[in-house]
Amino acid sequence: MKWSELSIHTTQEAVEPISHILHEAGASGVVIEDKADLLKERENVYGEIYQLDPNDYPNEGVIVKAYLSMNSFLGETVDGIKAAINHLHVYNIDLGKNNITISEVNEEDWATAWKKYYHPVKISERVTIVPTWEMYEPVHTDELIIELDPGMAFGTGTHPTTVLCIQALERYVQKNDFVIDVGTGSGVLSIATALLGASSVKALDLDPVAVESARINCKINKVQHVVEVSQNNLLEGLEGPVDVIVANILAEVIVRFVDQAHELIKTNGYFITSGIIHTKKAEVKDALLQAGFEVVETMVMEDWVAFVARKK
Ligand SMILES: C[S@@+](CC[C@H](N)C(=O)[O-])C[C@H]1O[C@@H](n2cnc3c(N)ncnc32)[C@H](O)[C@@H]1O
Repeated sequence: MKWSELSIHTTQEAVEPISHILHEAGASGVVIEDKADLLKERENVYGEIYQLDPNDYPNEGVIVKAYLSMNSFLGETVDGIKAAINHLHVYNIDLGKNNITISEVNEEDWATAWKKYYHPVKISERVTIVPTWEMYEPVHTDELIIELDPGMAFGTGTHPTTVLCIQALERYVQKNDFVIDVGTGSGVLSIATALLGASSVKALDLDPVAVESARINCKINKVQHVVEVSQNNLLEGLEGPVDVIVANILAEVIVRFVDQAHELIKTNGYFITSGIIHTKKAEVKDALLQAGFEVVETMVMEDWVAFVARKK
């Protein structure tokens, strides 16, 4: 089968919103080629050095690649993606070169293309993420290993927005908590939550590809009895009381359901929000405060911000 590869040369800060646009447009598999990430990843891996091929990454900026099936709507889809990316200017997001190229590829070439960028990585005090196709021996006795094959869903676990969530979950999830993960993607945050001792986790995503991927990853990590994965729009139809809600979604989306999150969370329970580009920090913080939360922690990594908010 033939696919169209859309390649966008952009900046680190635009990766998340562009990936979101590509997913919304129905793109399968988003590959991010970023020299800085690759080098950092090598530093984080316990004692293992992987070869870097200079052809694997751009010298400056970031390349986001996505794959679209070749059908008669391709032209309109690409035009829609270009328009949505250009519209990001209104949010003051620097798009860098914003070079967009399209080429034709065979299915087998892209289905595994992203795997070469993905290796075991320690992302918090206790959690190490290991791709399912890599061998890894735990270094510490209390190390929690998440085996992951994100497939075409977002969530290799190494994106700053995900790392911030896992670091927060490690500090705030208590044994036997009931937790909701909004926008679960590959299921990585739900799996971390279950391994940290939660007794019940609801993993929700609007995208059926993510739902399927999260179910598979929960089974791989043997947490399918704790994590229930379902297709759901944000918190629609969900009932509380909940100890912790975690959501790694764009700021624009978080502000839409902050009030409902407040309703569902127990007094003294936590709302962990991530996926917030730094220019949107104040907007999300205001929404949290207005809903009745107090912000107990503000976490920053690169251009990304995460909040830990407590219900008073
Ligand atoms: C940035 S990814 C986060 C994935 C994963 N939780 C992580 O931290 O790596 C955001 C996810 O939210 C999902 N999403 C977007 N809008 C949604 C909505 N209205 N309801 C549920 N999920 C949504 C997307 O499909 C995507 O999988």
